[in-house]
Amino acid sequence: MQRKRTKTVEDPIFEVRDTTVSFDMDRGESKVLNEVDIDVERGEVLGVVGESGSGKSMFASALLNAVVDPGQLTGDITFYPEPEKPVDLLSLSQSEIKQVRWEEISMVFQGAMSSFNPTMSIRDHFRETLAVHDYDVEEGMERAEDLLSDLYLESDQVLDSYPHELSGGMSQRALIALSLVLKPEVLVMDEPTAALDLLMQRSIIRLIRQIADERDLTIVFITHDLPLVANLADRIAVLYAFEFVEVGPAYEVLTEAKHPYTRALLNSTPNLETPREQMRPIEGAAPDPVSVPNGCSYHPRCPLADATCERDDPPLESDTPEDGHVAACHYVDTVPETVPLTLQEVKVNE
Ligand SMILES: Nc1ncnc2c1ncn2[C@@H]1O[C@H](COP(=O)(O)OP(=O)(O)OP(=O)(O)O)[C@@H](O)[C@H]1O
Repeated sequence: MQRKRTKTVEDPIFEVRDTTVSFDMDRGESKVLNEVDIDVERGEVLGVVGESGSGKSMFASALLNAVVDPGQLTGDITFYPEPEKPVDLLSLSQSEIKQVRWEEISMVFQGAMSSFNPTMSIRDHFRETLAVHDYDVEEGMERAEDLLSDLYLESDQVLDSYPHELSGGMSQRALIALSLVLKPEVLVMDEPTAALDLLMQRSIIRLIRQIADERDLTIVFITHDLPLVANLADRIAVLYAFEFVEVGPAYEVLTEAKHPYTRALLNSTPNLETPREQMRPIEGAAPDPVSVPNGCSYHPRCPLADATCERDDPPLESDTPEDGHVAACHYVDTVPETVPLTLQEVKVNE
């Protein structure tokens, strides 16, 4: 399939509106996802990037209506398994949501080992998943073998193994195959390669891209590793302090970032091939969810901040919305001069 490279979202598979995740803490209300709005285009790979603790995992859980107790998920999340067939994700019953998860929206989290049952072979994991969802097991196992081969695994050998017999890279690929065996529309991946070495991460990223292209999948790929998504994502959404501060086509975000935070993130890596370990941290600390600064939440770390930024929270918008590149900053026009990009080279697929 030819991948969609639309700049704006024309055929959304998710419409996320005014969506908040909050926890009642002794210290006060903690909003760990704060009234976010975003659309996900059918068939795209959306990279969601942000520092540790910025709310990335909360966003992933929200898309699956799987926020853990006592977290409160509010707002509207509409899922379109097919165009013009909206499903209101937050009003589904427990049994309805269980069916949507895995069958329509599947997920892969960091650390495959904790997702597998150590006493069951990989084959039994596939068989059980197919049987629980009333799929034809024999037909499904053929698909499992294809998926494993597509991920460059010896399917028979892997299926006969127990989780502890596989290396980190093999088990993470086996988990990706398992997450796709029910032919979901969407795959939500939360730091799926974080525990692996750089070479294995890059090779898995290439495989994910290939599988997304071949199988017409929508992928929401969540990471704190901006260089990692550069070659994977069609669009990039940047989270800062539990809100999206910039969203746009990947190439534009990487080469003409509009938000000072995105530019600081880009400047923290000499080039997009740099291992994360060599990245320089951005000065200042990410906000605590109980005491997010007033106005623009980035203002305490921002070289452009003035009284307006301390007072008013800028909307996520653009003067040219047809470009599909929006940022939440009062001073988008002056950002390029004030925070020049130091990246030497951007090698991404335009
Ligand atoms: N059960 C909980 N109760 C209260 N706060 C929580 C709970 N789980 C997470 N948080 C807080 O929610 C905020 C966002 O967490 P989240 O896991 O989404 O961040 P993240 O961007 O995925 O970070 P990381 O990359 O470190 O996983 C953090 O401040 C975290 O401390």
